[in-house]
Amino acid sequence: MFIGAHEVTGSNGQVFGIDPATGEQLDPAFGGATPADLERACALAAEAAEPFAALAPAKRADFLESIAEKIMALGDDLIVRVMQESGLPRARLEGERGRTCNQLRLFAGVLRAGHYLDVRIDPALPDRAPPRPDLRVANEAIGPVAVFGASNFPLAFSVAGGDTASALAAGCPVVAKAHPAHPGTSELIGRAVRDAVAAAGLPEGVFSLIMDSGHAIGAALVADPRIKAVGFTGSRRGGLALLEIARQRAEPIPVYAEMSSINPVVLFPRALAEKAEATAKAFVGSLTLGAGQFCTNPGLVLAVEGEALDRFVIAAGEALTTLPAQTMLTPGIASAYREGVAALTGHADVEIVARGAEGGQHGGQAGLFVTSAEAFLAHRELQDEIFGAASLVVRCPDLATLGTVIDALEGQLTAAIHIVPADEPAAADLLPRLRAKVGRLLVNGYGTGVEVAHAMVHGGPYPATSDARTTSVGSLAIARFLRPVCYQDMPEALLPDALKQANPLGVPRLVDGAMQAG
Ligand SMILES: NC(=O)C1=CN([C@@H]2O[C@H](COP(=O)(O)OP(=O)(O)OC[C@H]3O[C@@H](n4cnc5c(N)ncnc54)[C@H](O)[C@@H]3O)[C@@H](O)[C@H]2O)C=CC1
Ligand SMILES: O=C(O)CCC(=O)C(=O)O
Repeated sequence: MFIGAHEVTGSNGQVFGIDPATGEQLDPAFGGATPADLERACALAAEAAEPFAALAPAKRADFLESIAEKIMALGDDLIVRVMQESGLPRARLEGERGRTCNQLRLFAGVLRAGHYLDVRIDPALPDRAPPRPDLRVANEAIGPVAVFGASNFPLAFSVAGGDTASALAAGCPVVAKAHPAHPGTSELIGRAVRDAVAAAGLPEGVFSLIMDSGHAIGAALVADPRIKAVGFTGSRRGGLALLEIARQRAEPIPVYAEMSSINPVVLFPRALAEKAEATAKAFVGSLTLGAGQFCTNPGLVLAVEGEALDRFVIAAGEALTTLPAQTMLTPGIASAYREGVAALTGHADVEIVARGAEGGQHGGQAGLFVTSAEAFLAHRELQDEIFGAASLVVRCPDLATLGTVIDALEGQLTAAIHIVPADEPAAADLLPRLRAKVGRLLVNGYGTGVEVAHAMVHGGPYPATSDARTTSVGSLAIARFLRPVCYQDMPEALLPDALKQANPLGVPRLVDGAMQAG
């Protein structure tokens, strides 16, 4: 672990990586944090909060870029360790490393551009009746953030992933809780961040990395009064547990939890008639990407029954049957997947269309299933996320019923519609209902492979996330860890630089309602 600058081997139980391809326990043992380790990490984070928040944005930008450089400098040792701990293939992990570093660089750009501060100045109007005071507002760091990384993106959603990048960009110290599935990866990345903190001459408490041999230390981290927000990606059960801890604190805090989503794909009739087979092929590609272990995985297909849907189902089934089983991330995730699929196959109203090949100790055997709209509407459990490469096709008698199925859905990260121009009137009717359920709507594609960009939203209504107003991917994610602070009639010398009259940071500002470039 890294408690600030210090390398510490915890003495509160042990955490081992496991090679999911072989089931073999990987060396070394990582020690779990004691309550004293956690206390020290939180105390250091609290000490670092004020100076780190006050650091010039351009300096924080340099720091984020330096983290990216140090991650790249870990070289192949990093990739080899992540492969061992996750079972994910090299090409995927090299891509994910690139995404992680680009994410850090994206936030560096955000800091240099300055829009994130959302500076607004309403100059005093002393002659108005009643007089208006001088009002200045800018976004400021919320304080130390706890980050719980995801098992399924050991780089891009983990120790130096999106939540850490956006929190550090906002000026918030981070206490990261390593995911127990990849402790070695976490140590390597944690070392890169710790070294970047030191190289930038920042207070050591800007970053700590702790391990937890169970759930008690993670729970205590969320309960710690010095922590002001939480970022989490994982199961609904885990996310809800952290939300409950946060709610019961003397000072409740926001928990930004990304939890579960089945990402409906709506196949409109004309598109289905024209390109059922090609759509099916692309669908199976998205469904089985990374053994289906994406929260954006297309777990639900909605369409009107008939010859065209039959062609889609047959083509998807054929594509899927030939696929080998892929190693899943952890023994627990593999067995949760098998249980989820067993519940579907045992369901009286669900038919099996096709299964991929079996294989491997923790291999995920892909599956495609079909049910009726009537059954889907009657059985709420058919909406439960099955984390892996399984999807359920819902045959609807008509578009009106398909709309009713959409209305019955829980909140989702994404929905995809597949259309040709002749479907647009029907799509226009259903879009408002679909929009109410999701954070991102996409056309003729699938939600897997989220672009890290300024206009991305990777969020959505509950239970996809705990707060539909934000995103965990893209530059808008910085807003989670900021809050607006207004200064009224504050003397120039006491104002933060972002709000000084001369605009020393050169940031864009809304002055008396008119936008001024930086
Ligand atoms: N929708 C999504 O984005 C994802 C969903 N999952 C789902 O979660 C299942 C388990 O995967 P994991 O990644 O291990 O998720 P998880 O939710 O069990 O764990 C995520 C993190 O939260 C911590 N944690 C969990 N419960 C806690 C509690 N009560 N108190 C304190 N800390 C707690 C864990 O130690 C870990 O660091 C999968 O089988 C899958 O169903 C997993 C990854 C992503
Ligand atoms: O599809 C992606 O690129 C990201 C997926 C994701 O956020 C997740 O699986 O947790």
